[in-house]
Amino acid sequence: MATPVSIEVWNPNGKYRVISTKPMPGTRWIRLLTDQNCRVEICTQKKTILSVEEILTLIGDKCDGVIGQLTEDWGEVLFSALSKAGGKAFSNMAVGYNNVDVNAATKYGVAVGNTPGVLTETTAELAASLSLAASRRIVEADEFMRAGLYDGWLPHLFVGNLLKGQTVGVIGAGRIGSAYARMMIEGFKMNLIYFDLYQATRLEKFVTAYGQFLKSNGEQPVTWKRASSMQEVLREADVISLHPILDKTTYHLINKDSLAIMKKEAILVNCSRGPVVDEVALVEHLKENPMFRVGLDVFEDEPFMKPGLRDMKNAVVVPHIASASKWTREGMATLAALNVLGKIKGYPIWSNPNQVEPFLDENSPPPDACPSIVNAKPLGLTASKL
Ligand SMILES: NC(=O)c1ccc[n+]([C@@H]2O[C@H](COP(=O)([O-])OP(=O)(O)OC[C@H]3O[C@@H](n4cnc5c(N)ncnc54)[C@H](O)[C@@H]3O)[C@@H](O)[C@H]2O)c1
Ligand SMILES: O=C(O)[C@H](O)CO
Repeated sequence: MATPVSIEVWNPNGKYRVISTKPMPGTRWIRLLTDQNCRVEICTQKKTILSVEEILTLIGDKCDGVIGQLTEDWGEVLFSALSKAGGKAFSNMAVGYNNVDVNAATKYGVAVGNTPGVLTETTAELAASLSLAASRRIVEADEFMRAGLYDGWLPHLFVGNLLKGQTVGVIGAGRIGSAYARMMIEGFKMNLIYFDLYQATRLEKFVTAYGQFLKSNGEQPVTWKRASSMQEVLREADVISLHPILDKTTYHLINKDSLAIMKKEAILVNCSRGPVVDEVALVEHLKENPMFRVGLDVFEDEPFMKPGLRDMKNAVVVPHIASASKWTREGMATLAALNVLGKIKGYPIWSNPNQVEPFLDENSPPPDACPSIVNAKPLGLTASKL
């Protein structure tokens, strides 16, 4: 028997049945759907991660589209059920979609949406926060104060690393990696070394121009270098932030061997996906190298941490909150809803998923387009001319 799942219904007489597997921030996304004749059903089950069985119950016999979360396992079973129920679209409320079997979705003719762009700066800001928290030992110092251990200023108390003039390394210099790099370079005058499969031309131009500006003001210019391997970044950088997608090529990119070539006092930040780092190897490395520090937003087996990590003073850990600003989360909900709505309505695909601002303007109706569909090509969906 199917497990019952609690739901909240908006616009019960709407023609198209759209499900959201979680309540999402803001109300604009609900309004956009109900204004276009959708009946919106929001799962209100008090359980953080829904199982495939629970989502199957939500989909039922008739469902036109689903907005889902990165914690869910969207594979063959769910896409087959969604397609049988007449569904045309699924959107993750996330830019990353490693939880989605896109080939299975394509096989069943289901479009897969994601939410790029709206979370770029927010996520980069958290990576920058973790870089600072780790380099200046902020969490350790906070715990020390709260424990009543502060007896007065001391020359050696919580000495950390100065970022100015050091080298920031970025692995995966896409939207978020590039935004993070700019923050660290402009904010702290760090030099850049990056590794990506593609050249980050705009980022390089930014660093060159900023370097010239500093020089013309009599300051030490910042520099950039595109590394020919990830190892080069690991060897040379003082702070390394990981921003690639998670796929076969990036699984355990950081492992025992790659940790061994990093500087003993380096800082490693991960705001991409947990499995990019071999967390067991990381815990060992943290134990053996007390001056090596990490800032982690994501974990290999969320919501769990590998044994030993929670006891490491040289680790700052937060629960996958990199995109958690109100504006961003409301925007993510909007983009996810518009991906689903756009496909139901047969709208074309927005031509530039890096420029989604027109969809986010509260004061005007969004364009008649799907903001970002990752399997548009194999599904033969056309791009908008807007
Ligand atoms: N922690 C969070 O809450 C949070 C928030 C947003 C995004 N993310 C993660 O960040 C990822 C990146 O997001 P984005 O918007 O910057 O995506 P993006 O596609 O703009 O950037 C990813 C970059 O990784 C590069 N890359 C791919 N494989 C690589 C490899 N083997 N080695 C080096 N570089 C490689 C790509 O060329 C690309 O430039 C998402 O896929 C998601 O998993 C996490
Ligand atoms: O991929 C994403 O978007 C994040 O992990 C959540 O914002």
